[in-house]
Amino acid sequence: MIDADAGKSKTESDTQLPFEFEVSVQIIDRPRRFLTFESRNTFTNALTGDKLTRQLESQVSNKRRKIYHEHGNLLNFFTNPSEAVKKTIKKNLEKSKLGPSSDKDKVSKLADDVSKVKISKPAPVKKPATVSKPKQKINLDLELKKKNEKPNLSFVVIGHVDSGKSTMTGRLLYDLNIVDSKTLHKLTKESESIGKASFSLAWIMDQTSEERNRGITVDICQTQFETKQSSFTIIDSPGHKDYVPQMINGVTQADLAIAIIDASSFESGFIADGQTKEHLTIAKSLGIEKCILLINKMDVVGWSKDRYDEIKGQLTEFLTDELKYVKDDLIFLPASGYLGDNIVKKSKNLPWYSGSSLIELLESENKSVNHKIDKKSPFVMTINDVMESSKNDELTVSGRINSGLIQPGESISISPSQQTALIHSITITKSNVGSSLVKNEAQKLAIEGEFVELKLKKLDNWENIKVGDLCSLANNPIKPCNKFSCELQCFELTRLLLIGTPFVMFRNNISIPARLSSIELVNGKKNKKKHLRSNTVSTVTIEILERDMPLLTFGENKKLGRVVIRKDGFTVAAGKILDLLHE
Ligand SMILES: Nc1nc2c(ncn2[C@@H]2O[C@H](COP(=O)(O)OP(=O)(O)OP(=O)(O)O)[C@@H](O)[C@H]2O)c(=O)[nH]1
Repeated sequence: MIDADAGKSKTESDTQLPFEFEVSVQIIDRPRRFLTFESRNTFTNALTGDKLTRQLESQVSNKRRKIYHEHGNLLNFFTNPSEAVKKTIKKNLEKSKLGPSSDKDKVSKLADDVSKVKISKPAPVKKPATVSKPKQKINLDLELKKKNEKPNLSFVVIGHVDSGKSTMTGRLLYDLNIVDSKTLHKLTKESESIGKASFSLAWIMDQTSEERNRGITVDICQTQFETKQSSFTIIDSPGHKDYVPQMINGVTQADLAIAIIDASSFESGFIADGQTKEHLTIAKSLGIEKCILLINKMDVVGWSKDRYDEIKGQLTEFLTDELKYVKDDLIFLPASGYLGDNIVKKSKNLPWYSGSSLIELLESENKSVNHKIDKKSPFVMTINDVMESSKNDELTVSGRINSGLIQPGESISISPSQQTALIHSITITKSNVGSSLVKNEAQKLAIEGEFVELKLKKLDNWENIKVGDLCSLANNPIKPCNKFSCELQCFELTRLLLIGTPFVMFRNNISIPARLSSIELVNGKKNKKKHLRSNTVSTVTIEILERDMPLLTFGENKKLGRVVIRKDGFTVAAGKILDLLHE
């Protein structure tokens, strides 16, 4: 069963690591979540003579991802190393073409080590004996009222490549005086010097040299800003089709989407493989109910009302008929991000448009957010970033609070590693875009919708904490699992979606290999077929392939209970998690 000759199929581009043969790579890393760092280190050391470094670990891990689906059954061998399995491993390793005798010694030592490796199964979820109370007693109603005086609206900017997302965002921040003219002047000079003068506004958001040289956004850029009445988080996402996963991550953190549509080349973004349709489909599938459709580059089409009406008509038909958006939740706005028409200032070039400017629309949406916190809804936060720490039991994590509220002094559980930690402090970072000025404001209370940093203490080991993990109150731990039933909506498919075929599943900011393990109902009827077709709604069971994941059902959380499925670089389906199937 173990393919000892797997190494023969290597291609030249698939560089062989100095110590590597493919069987062993999987043995080391396949059940990574369940091995202590120490065990992984002992094992790598036995194999390579090297200490396990982050670089080595990530090399191994990348390889594993590529070849995992061919050898997934090795997990069973490794997690249950019975005598028979140990013998099989030893036999196959010896058979493998490792060459000279010194390698044979290594093989034999390695096989012995397999039996010694400790496998730490995920700890059973147990309620901690004591749950610590908040450090400070606060008047909750008063604090919530204060928070709601300036509620935070998070919006994501989406759309086809080069439609003008970063330029519009830069213009918005510049016209609100959040970016000063000195910064813009510097960016203009820098962009002129490499012959990309028209990108100076976009560079306010596109800050990496890769983004500036290529003239495209490659990852989300998030920043918080305030006006007199409102507080906003703006997330600029990439439009290029190679970066849809990053765009999905941006959408999962937003309350509202602004889709930027290029009036001068609307059709190229709207046809089959353009990103306008795909982005809007993803936004709706991930629970974005309200959308501003900003028809951009109106200066290029001579501020034409006919062109605007034509685009508005086609988009409305697609959004209401195919994506089932409610017409009143779609707001259309003609604008020029480059010249600033209808962004902050009302346009004189568009006399036929009597509606609001973008900032007016955002302020009015912000008021309607007015987070009505259900004080009893459970605290859940997705980890967006982990700031490494020099102390093993301390760590700062950042993320958006998905539901509920939290105070310093409370203890939390982090899933899937099931560790508990004490919240030492909570801060909100407000950065001044384009400058290095960063304000960290300490919070007595943090609530649903806020982007916060939690300084954690009393952790067992921060090594096991990863982006995408879920935090909850310590007395309400989230049990990880690898199977769930799901209501799945398939989009236009170029090939049938077969039971067993792997795909990539996105949940919030995590992407992970998964597959359909059974199909129960298709369009409401019992089903015996082994595949799904385009435009069907089905009830299916999905199995996650790499590890157990912390999941919540759609009933528990309307955002975290959703998944998007992509295959061969296309978004093929989206679903709602109905039930978790714990084994
Ligand atoms: N004439 C005109 N040009 C614009 C307008 N908005 C953006 N552009 C130009 O369009 C080009 C692309 O703009 P970006 O803001 O980088 O586009 P983007 O959508 O952020 O690009 P990606 O993030 O890579 O998808 C730049 O040359 C901009 O100057 C506009 O309103 N009018």
